[in-house]
Amino acid sequence: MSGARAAGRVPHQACASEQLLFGGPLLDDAGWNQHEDAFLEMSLWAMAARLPRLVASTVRLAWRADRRALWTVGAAEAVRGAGQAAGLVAVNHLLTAVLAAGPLGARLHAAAPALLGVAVTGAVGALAAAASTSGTGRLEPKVERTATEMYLERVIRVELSAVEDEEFHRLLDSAQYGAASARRMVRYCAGVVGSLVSFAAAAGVLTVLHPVLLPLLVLMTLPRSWASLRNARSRYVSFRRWVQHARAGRLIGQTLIRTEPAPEIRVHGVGPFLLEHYRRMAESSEAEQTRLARGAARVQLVAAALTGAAALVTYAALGGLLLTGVLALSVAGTAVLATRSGATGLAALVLQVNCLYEEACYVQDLELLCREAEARAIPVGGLPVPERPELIRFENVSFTYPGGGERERRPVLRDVTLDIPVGKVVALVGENGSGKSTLVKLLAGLYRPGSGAIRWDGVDAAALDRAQLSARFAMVSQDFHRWPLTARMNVAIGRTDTPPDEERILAAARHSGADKVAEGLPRGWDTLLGRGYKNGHEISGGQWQRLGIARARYRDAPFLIVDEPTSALDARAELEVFEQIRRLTDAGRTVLLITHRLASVRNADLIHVLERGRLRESGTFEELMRASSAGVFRGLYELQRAQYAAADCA
Ligand SMILES: Nc1ncnc2c1ncn2[C@@H]1O[C@H](COP(=O)(O)OP(=O)(O)OP(=O)(O)O)[C@@H](O)[C@H]1O
Repeated sequence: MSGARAAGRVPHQACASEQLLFGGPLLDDAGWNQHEDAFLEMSLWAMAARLPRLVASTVRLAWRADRRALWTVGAAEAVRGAGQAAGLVAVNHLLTAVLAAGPLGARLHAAAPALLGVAVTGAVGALAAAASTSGTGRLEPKVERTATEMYLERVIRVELSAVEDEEFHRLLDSAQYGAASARRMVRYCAGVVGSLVSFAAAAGVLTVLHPVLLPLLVLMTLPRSWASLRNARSRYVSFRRWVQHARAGRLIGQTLIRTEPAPEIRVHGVGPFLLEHYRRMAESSEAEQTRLARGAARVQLVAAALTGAAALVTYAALGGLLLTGVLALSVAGTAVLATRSGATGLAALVLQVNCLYEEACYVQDLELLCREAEARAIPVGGLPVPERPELIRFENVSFTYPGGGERERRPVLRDVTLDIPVGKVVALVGENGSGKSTLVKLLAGLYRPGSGAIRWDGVDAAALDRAQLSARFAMVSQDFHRWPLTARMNVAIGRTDTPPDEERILAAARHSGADKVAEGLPRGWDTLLGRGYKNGHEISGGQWQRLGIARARYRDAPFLIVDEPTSALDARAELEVFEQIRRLTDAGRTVLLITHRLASVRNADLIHVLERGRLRESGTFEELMRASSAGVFRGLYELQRAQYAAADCA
């Protein structure tokens, strides 16, 4: 095993195609990688020792998912095992009666009750097996759903910083496998219980028949167990070594069928080239599959030879016991049957424990993720957010994004002190990366300042109720989400605490021009947006933006953050949107506007200019543009104006 183990850690040699296309094996840092060694290094005995814990964690999940189905499966497996034991006892009685001395009629008559016993236990066993299969089938999807919900409901409550944290993401990636693993664990657990019971039944009967028979049973089982374990692990090692290769192959295949690269694939004629490399990579995988199959066949042959030898020893021992008169012929017959059924049970048990352990690695990740998510959850409760605040003030706020290396960890905001008067349009301007988006995320409570405070009428936002704080904001960011839902839901998803309201959707859509977008869609507001779905329809970046603005409008929150809202809009639409934004303040709303189009902030009540994380200037457009001013804003504005003038001349 050690050679295979070492092989498990070493990635396969990249084939020529992989080298050419990806510069080597396409390494992946997915969370599930970490279990490779844990699984391979665990001996069967160590696994057996952990078995009760693994079964207990599955039972806990199943208990939560469907208690009745769990009881059904447990009871059915117990009845099945008991039926097997009773069946063997009945067979023993049957053989004793049939092989006894006396006339045939009398012997058959004496055997009749035992025969009935064999039939009844057989029928009970079949019914129990059916009940177990049905219960397991019912339980499996519920367990998967329960496990999925368990982590999803925690993940949606964690801080944004956790979602952006690489470590947390790796755990999340791993935990996603956990839900499907939990589902499979139900089947393996039922199998383990069933095999255990059936082995115990056979072992019990054999021990009663003669104590030497039990070790003989184990001897007969060992080669098959060894073979199935060895083959399972070889498959796993191969999977681990080749997973990156398979991933690269899949990537090529997917690229060929995806919509985005389709035009370039056709115009540049990339298709045949990629297909050729896909074929070559698939051929390398096929060679590995052939190698695995040959190895498995060899192991099976060795196991069959050893099992044959063990069977010879067992039957020779049985013959010896028979000849010396220690065992009656009927008992020997029962022993043969019990040995066969026990050997099958034990071999299945070994394999299932192996599978159970492998799956359990992922389920443990899921439990770990849940604990981690609880620890990083957005705090619940706090002071009520003022109903009608007058002023929000950033006081000496500094902020550094968590994670990253030492060099990347530099402050994004430095000692920023500024005011956000409520009910006004406040514009944030500055060059790329100056910290504008970060500042509004801090304002909306998505991050907390590293030092300093954001005060709502003097109250530190850190002490405010986060849920209430979020409810005050609507956001149209540069990268707002394009939901693969209908056009209607793309607006209505702005407010999910009430059912979608058609009138309000239309009003919000008129506000941003999204009504015109919907009119032009094949099924109007019911058109599914997103390529790749049946009846799905794609719209342009500017049309998406109108829907995004309508969504924020539909949310109808007192604070509206608009981060580059018009980057994809045409000139006329842009003017309209800014006019609409301006009018929002008439209803008492506060607008935080981030834009690079400096002419658009002409009407803002207050403009804050950021430069490399520091506040450089604040004032109205006129104040910042005063002839005497040689500030950053004026410099940037003059630059943009000169560009437009140059374009006009050209
Ligand atoms: N989630 C994040 N994690 C780490 N660093 C980030 C993150 N988001 C932004 N940054 C970094 O913070 C700095 C400020 O980014 P921010 O998005 O706030 O700037 P901006 O002024 O809005 O820029 P732009 O005008 O280009 O949108 C940048 O250097 C950026 O790389």
